[in-house]
Amino acid sequence: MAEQPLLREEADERGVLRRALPHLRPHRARLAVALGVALADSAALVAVAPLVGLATDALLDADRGRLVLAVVLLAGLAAAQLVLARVGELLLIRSGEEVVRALREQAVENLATAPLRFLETHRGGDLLRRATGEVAELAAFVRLHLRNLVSALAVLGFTLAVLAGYSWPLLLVQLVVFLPPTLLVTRWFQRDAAAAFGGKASAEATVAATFTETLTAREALQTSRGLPGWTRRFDAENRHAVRAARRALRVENRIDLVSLIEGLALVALLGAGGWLVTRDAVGVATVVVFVVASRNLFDACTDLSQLVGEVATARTGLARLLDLLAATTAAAPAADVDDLPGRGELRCAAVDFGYRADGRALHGVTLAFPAGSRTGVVGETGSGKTTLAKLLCGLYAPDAGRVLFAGTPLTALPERQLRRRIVLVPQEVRLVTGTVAENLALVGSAPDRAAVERAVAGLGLTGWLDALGGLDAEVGQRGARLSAGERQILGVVRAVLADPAVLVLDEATADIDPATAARLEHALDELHADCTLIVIAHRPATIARLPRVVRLAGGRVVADEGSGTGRSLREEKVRLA
Ligand SMILES: Nc1ncnc2c1ncn2[C@@H]1O[C@H](COP(=O)(O)OP(=O)(O)OP(=O)(O)O)[C@@H](O)[C@H]1O
Repeated sequence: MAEQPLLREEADERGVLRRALPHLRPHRARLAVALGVALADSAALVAVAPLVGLATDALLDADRGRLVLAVVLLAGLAAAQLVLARVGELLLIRSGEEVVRALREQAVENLATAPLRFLETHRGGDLLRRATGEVAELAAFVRLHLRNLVSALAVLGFTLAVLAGYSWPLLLVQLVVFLPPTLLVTRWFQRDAAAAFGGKASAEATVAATFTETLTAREALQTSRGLPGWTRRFDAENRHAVRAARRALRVENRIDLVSLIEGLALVALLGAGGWLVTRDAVGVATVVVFVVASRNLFDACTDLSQLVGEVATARTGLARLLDLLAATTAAAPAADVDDLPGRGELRCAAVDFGYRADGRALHGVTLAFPAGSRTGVVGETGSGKTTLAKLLCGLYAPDAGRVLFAGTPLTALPERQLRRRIVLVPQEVRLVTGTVAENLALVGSAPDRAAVERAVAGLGLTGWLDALGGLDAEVGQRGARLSAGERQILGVVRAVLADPAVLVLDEATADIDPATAARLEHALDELHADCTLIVIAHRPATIARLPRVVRLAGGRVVADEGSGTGRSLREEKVRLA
C-alpha cells in the first residue's frame, strides 16, 4: 500500500513564519505599505517624548523660538498620528484579511482535489476544523490584534532606541525595576487565567442550562413534587457559579499589580534621574523625556503580555493550516499536458492496489479501453469493480503498475486536466444545496442555461425535469428533497455536460426505474459516440446493451468478452454473478 502522509494532531510550530512566507509573497506590496504606515504611526507616537524634551530645554533656557517650534511640531505630530493610526489600522487589517482569504481559498481547493486516500485516512472533522476554524481564528486575530501587536513591538523597539540614545544608566534602572516583576506577574496571571475564566464560563453555562430546563420541565416538577430537590440542585450550581466568578475576579486582579510596578518604576526613575541631574550626568530634559516615554514603554509591555495568548493561538492555527496545505498541495505534474489529446485510449497495465498493507483489492489488472469503446464491468460484490473505477479515474494511484490516458500516466496529469478527460458518476451522487441549475453548472465548462437545457433534451429528460419543477427547482439541503434515483439522473446529466473523453458509470443508474434507466442509457450511447464508456452494473439490462464485458473476481480480470467497439446491442445474455 502506498504511504499516505498523516497530519499530526500537534502542529509543527517551528519555523512557522518561514513556512508562511510563500503565502505572503503575492501580497508583499500591500503588506509592505501597511507595515510602513504602521511603523510611521508608532514612530510618531515615540517622537512625542523627545519633542517634550526639546520644549523642556527651551523653557529652561527661556528660548521662545525653540519653544514655539517644539509646540508646532508636537501639534503636527498629533495630527499626523491621528491619520496614520487610522490608515495604518485599515491597511493592516485589509492586507491581513487578503492573506487569510487566499489561505482559505487554497485550503478549500486543496481539499477538493486531495487524493481520496488522504481524505480517507483523516477524520472529516479535523480537516474541516483546519480549513474553517483555524482560518476563522486567524481572521479574528488579524482583525482584532494584528495592529496592536505590530504597534506594541514597534513602539517598544523605537522607545528603547531613543532612550538608549539619551541615557544608558537611566534606561537600565527603568528596565530592571519594571521588566522582571512585570514578567512574573504576567506569568502568574496566565498560569491560572484559562482555568479561571473557562471555569466561570462553564459554571454560568450550567446555571443557564438548568434554568432553561426548569422552564420546560415546570409542569412535571410541580406535579411530581420534585421542586425542592430541583431547587437544591439549582442552588448548588448557583453557589458554584459564584465561587467560579470570585476566582476569576481574583485572577483578574493579579494583572492590576502591573500598575503598582509601573508606579514603582516611575519612582525609581525619578530618584535615579534626580541623582544623575545633581551630578550633572544628565539634563532635566532627559529625565522629562524618560518620564514621558515610560508611558509608551509600559503600555507596549502590557499590550504584548496580553497578546501572548492570542499570538500563541494564532501561531498554532497557522501551523495546523500550513500542515494541511503542505500535505494536500500536489507535486508539480511531470507531464507536458499542452499536447495531450482531448480523446484517447485509457489503459491500465499490471495494476496492483490495496487499501491496507495486509490485503489487495486488485491484482495485476491489465485492460485497455480504446477511445469511443463501450465496456461493461461485472463481478460479485467485493470483487473490486468500484476500486478499479476509482483507479481508472485517478482517484487512487496504483501501488504497482500504471494507469495511462493517451499514453500519459494519470499520476503525471494536473488535477484539472485529469477531471476534464475522465469523469466518474458514482452510485451515490453528491449534490449541493441550491437549485437544479446550480448543481448542473458544477462542471469545469460552466455551461450556460441554454447548454444545460440542450443536454437535458438530448437525454430525453425534458418532461422529467418539468415534473421536478424545472431548472430553478430547489433540491434541498445537499439534495435531500430528491429521491436517490432523481439524484442519479442529475449526476448523469452533469457528467454529460462535462463532456469527458472517458465516462465511468459506477452503478450510476441502479436507483432509477428500469424504463427511465434504459432510456437514459440509450441516450448516453447515442450522445457520446466518441466518448469511452465504462459501465459498472449489476442490472443485466444495463450490461446487455454493451458490446464488451469484463468480469472481475477477487480483484482479478477473469473474463473479457467482446471488442467494445461495436455499436449494436449485445445479443448474448451476460452471465452475472
Ligand atoms: N475504503 C476502503 N477501505 C478498505 N477496504 C475497502 C475500501 N473500499 C473497498 N474495500 C474493500 O476492497 C474490496 C473491493 O471493494 P469494491 O468496492 O471495489 O468492490 P465492488 O466489486 O465494487 O463491490 P460492490 O459490487 O458491492 O460495489 C472489498 O473487499 C472491500 O471490502
